[in-house]
Amino acid sequence: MTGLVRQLRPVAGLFLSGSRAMLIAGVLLSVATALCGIALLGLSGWFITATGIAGLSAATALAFDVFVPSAGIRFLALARTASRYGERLTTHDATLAVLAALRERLFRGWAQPGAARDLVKRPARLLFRLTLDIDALDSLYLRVIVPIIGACAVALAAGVVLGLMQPLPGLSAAGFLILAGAGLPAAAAVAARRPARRRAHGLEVLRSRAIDLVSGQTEWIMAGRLAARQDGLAAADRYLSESDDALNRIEVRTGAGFAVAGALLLAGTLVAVALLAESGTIGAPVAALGLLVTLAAMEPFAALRRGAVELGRTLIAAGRIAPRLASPLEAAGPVAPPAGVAARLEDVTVRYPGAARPALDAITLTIGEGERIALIGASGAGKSTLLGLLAGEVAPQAGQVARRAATLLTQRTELFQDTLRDNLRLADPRADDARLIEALDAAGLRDDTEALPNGLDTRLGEGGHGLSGGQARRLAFARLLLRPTPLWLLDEPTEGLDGMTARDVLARLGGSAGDRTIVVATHIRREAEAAERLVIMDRGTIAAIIARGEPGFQAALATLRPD
Ligand SMILES: Nc1ncnc2c1ncn2[C@@H]1O[C@H](COP(=O)(O)OP(=O)(O)OP(=O)(O)O)[C@@H](O)[C@H]1O
Repeated sequence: MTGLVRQLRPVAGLFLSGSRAMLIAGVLLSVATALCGIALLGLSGWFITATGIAGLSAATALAFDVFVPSAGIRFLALARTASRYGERLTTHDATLAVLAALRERLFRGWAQPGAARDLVKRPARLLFRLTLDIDALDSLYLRVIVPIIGACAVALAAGVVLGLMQPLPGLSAAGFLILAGAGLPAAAAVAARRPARRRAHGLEVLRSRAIDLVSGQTEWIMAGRLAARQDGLAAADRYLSESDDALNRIEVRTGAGFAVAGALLLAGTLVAVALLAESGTIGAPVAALGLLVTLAAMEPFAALRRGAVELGRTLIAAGRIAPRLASPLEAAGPVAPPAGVAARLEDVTVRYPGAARPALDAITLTIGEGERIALIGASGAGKSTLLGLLAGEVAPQAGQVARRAATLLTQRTELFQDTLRDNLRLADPRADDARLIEALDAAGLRDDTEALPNGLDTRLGEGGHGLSGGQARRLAFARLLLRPTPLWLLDEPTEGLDGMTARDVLARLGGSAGDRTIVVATHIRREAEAAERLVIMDRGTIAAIIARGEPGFQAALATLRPD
């Protein structure tokens, strides 16, 4: 039980802190709907019976007031429709607002240094966290909390109505309603825990295997393993069907339980009101009212059935999402360095999880504003890690990092199946076409774009399909120009380009940088030639820093790979 509370607390906290007023309004409207429902049925039963009896003689027929009860019935019918409408609107609005806030929280959590790296290793899982798991949480409020409160209110109202006739039947009916009405869903929730867990797991496996099979078809065929993969997919499907089957059985059994409990309650009430009517304590119309109120009182509990069966899945989702919600988010933005400094690292150590030695070991480095720096050193020396640190993508385990806002340009250009315009606008969503063309011009891609029949509206394929490697790199460079950050971090920006294109890109980079600070990590001489200082890295430490004009500068450049 305490585990359950711990699991639900972060998610419940988000529900309560988000739109508390709306959530409470939703619950109140649901209670009003349920109460109007039983009042409507009870009053209608009373009215029909009373009218029938009054019609037996002319005197009573004339004296009987049909207007007040029929106005009451009309009022209750309208009130029930209005409160049901309001309830649907409020509860769904509040839930969707909470889920939207939850998605944002999760995205922010995964944007923390290092957090996304773990999930990117399992992209299918990342997708499930953002879709299925979040969607599963909507049933917590809509199908569990709201119906429970509504059903309890109805049980109390039914108890009061019967209790006014005679306390014992009232107490017994309310007690039975709460015991059977809440007990059956509780039993269903306990029984559904295991199959719900199996279903959630099965769905993940099925989707991952389906994606694997489709994306790796050629490789599976060449390795002669396609049939085995198909068998694996079929096995996952069977596993999922079995758990679906088990959940359906539980839901049907619970439904049958409600039918039996409802019939028992009705039979008991029938006997009680018959005895009361017999003894003259109540009249026939009141007896009809009591009977119909009891009939209606079981219905809200039956609505809990679905939420109870889904509760297992909801709890798994809450448990998976909770750790990301519990971790504190990074303070807004990086720590700013003093004036005239673009970045300052003091005794900074970075160690990747499971690594034997740190990728950066107590590094101290100050980079002045407007400086051009090249990080050089053997593969694995820590250059990319240092750039990641300056970009805020890698978190230090020790030491202080102060830096200005930075943009990191790596060899990998993330391009999406979208128009050229929207691919560029990722860098600045407010940029107009004139500004995009200006950036393309500076990146040396304007002529190529204008030669395309659809210009900026040209759709790129997945991963930038339709552009050459050089064009994709220039597009990444155009994006860099659209981001107004004072610090540019370039990780081997021209690797893989032919000499002429590479020099053109470098010249344009230098020309457009203005007074920005540039830090480039490189093995290639042409990329380090414009640097004012060379930072030579060796196994996670800074072995030397040599400024242009100092002895050893040219010799260090000469160690780099020529074009
Ligand atoms: N995501 C990671 N997880 C674990 N270890 C990592 C990770 N990234 C880098 N490393 C390790 O950290 C050390 C520094 O790597 P880094 O990529 O910073 O070096 P580099 O100098 O940029 O190398 P290269 O020139 O080959 O790009 C290496 O030992 C590397 O194996």
